[in-house]
Amino acid sequence: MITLESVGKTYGSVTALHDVTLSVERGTIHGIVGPSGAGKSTLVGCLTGLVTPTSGRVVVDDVEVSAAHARSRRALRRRIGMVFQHVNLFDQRTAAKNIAYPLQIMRTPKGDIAKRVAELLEIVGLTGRGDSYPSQLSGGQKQRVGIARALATRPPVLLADEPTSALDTETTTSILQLLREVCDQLGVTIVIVTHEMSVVREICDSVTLLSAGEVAETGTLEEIISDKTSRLARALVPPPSIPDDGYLDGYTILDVMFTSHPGEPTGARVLSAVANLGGDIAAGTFETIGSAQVGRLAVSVPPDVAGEARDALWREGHAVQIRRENGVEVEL
Ligand SMILES: Nc1ncnc2c1ncn2[C@@H]1O[C@H](COP(=O)(O)OP(=O)(O)OP(=O)(O)O)[C@@H](O)[C@H]1O
Repeated sequence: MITLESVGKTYGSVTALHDVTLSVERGTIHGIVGPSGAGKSTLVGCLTGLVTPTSGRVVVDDVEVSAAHARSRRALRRRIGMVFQHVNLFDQRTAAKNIAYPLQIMRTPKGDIAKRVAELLEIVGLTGRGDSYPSQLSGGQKQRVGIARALATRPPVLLADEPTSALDTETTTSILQLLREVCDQLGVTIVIVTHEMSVVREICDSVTLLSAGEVAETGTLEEIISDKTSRLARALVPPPSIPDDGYLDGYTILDVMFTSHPGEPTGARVLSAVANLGGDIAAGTFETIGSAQVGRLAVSVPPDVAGEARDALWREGHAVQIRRENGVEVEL
C-alpha cells in the first residue's frame, strides 16, 4: 500500500532523510517514531507529495508520488486524509459544516453531503452533535470531528501527525480505539507519527524508528519485540520499577526481556533458569503486544554469579543487560 525505496532528502547541506526504505501493508497501522529532528515530518511530507525527495521512490496506493506531476499530486492528496495534533476547525462553522467542507470543495451534491456527514458523525461517535460549534466541544470531540473531516472523501490512507499529544490519557485511549476501528472496519491504512511509545504499543501493527534521517529499525511489532538486540523493543516495554526497601542491597540486578507466544512456556523457562542460578525476581511486568506476550523482569542475583546468569539467559535467546551493579544504576 505504501512503499518508500531508498528515499533521500537534503536541504542544502542538511540531510533530512538518507536511504529510507520501508513498507506499510494495506489495512494496517504503522507508527513512525524518533527523536526531534530525526526526519519524521520530512517523511510525512514525502508521502503527501508536499516534499519532493532528492532521491528514491515513494509509492502510495499504487501512485508514485515522487514522480507525479503537480496536478496529480494534488489529486493524490485528496486520497490521503490528514489528522493533526491541533485540529484547526473553523470556529464559525458547526461540527457538521466542518466535516462537510472537503466535500463542498469537491462540489459533491448537497443531498449526498448531508447523508455522508450523518454517516461520518456516527462513525466517530458524535451522532446528535453535528450542530455544536467547536467551542462547545471537548478536545477529544474536536479530534473526532477532525478524523471525520479527514475521512469525508473516503481516502484509503490516513496520516495522523501526533494525533493524541494534546489529549489526556483517557481521551487518548478513546481516540486510539477510534483509529483502530477506522482501520479494521473501513480498511483505511493509517500512518501515525508519535513520540509516545504507548501509542505504538496500543494500536500499531508495525513501526519504524528513525534516527538522524535513517531507518534504525522497522518491522511488525512482533518482529521488533522478539529481537533481543532491539533498542526500540526496550523503549516499547518500560522496565519495572524496583522496590527500594534495601533487601536487594549487594545484589546485582539484571534486566531481562523475553517474548513468548501462546502455547510456549517461555516465561516459566525464564523463571526456572533464574531459580537454578540462585536468583530471584525483584520486579516484573508481563503484557500482550500484538500476538506476542512480553515480559520484562528485574532479576536479582548474587554478584559472584551475575556474569554467568547474564550469559545463560542471553544464550536462551533473551535480551539481558546489567541494570544495577555494586549499588550503581546502569542507564538502560
Ligand atoms: N525546509 C527545511 N529547510 C532546511 N532544513 C530543514 C527543513 N525541514 C527540515 N529540515 C531539517 O531536516 C531535519 C529533519 O527535520 P524534520 O522536521 O523532518 O524532523 P522531525 O523528526 O519531524 O522533528 P520534530 O519531531 O522536531 O518535528 C532537521 O535537521 C531539520 O532541521
